[in-house]
Amino acid sequence: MYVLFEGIDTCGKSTQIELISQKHPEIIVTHEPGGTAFGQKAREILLSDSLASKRAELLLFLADRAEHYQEVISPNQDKVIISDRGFLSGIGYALANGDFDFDELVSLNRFALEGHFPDKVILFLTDMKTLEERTSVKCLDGIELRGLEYLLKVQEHMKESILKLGIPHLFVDATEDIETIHTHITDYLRNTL
Ligand SMILES: Nc1ncnc2c1ncn2[C@@H]1O[C@H](COP(=O)(O)OP(=O)(O)OP(=O)(O)O)[C@@H](O)[C@H]1O
Ligand SMILES: Cc1cn([C@H]2C[C@H](O)[C@@H](COP(=O)(O)O)O2)c(=O)[nH]c1=O
Repeated sequence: MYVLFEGIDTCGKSTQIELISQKHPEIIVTHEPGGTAFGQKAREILLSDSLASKRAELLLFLADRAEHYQEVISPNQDKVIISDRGFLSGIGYALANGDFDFDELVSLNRFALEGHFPDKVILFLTDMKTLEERTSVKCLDGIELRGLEYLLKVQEHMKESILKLGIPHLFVDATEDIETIHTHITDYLRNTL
């Protein structure tokens, strides 16, 4: 069972994954970009926002995804895997970056994932006020420095994309308190965890 936690920067994905993994140490917890040795090198390049070409950026995220699928997801399909980000970030950020076609992005991601999209997606939805509060107290990476309007545009693309794809999903109000969100997620994953 492959479960994806998705949402824009600082929406609270890692906080919730940590709470679940404390209670369920048997779960495989992973992340993109950077869940493999190659991915760690790719992450360094990607988060510095140093590539001039948005196509090159997209392809490097996809290379990370393909390696992550082969090395982490595929060998653990009999277990519960929770990934902090994955293909939905791949589509949402790419659409916000400009001139990419949704269907083409879905095909590229299907290729990277060997046809295996996640079984469930938990998408955190935040707002400008919360985003301002949380980003103002952290050191921002190159992608976060593109600005809060950009991140909210990514969020809209992620929401529209998951609705179009029809993959089972839960929308989480990221502005609620940590314990309330944890309850919503564990209720949704009751038959999975
Ligand atoms: N529900 C919440 N209420 C208040 N603060 C929260 C909540 N969830 C997370 N936070 C705080 O917001 C910050 C960002 O949370 P977290 O690192 O979990 O987000 P993230 O989605 O994993 O971010 P990123 O994608 O940027 O790594 C942290 O300081 C965390 O303690
Ligand atoms: C998988 C993926 C990620 N991104 C962006 C989203 C974030 O800004 C960073 C990852 O940072 P985090 O601390 O691990 O959340 O990368 C993207 O643009 N495209 C993708 O496919």
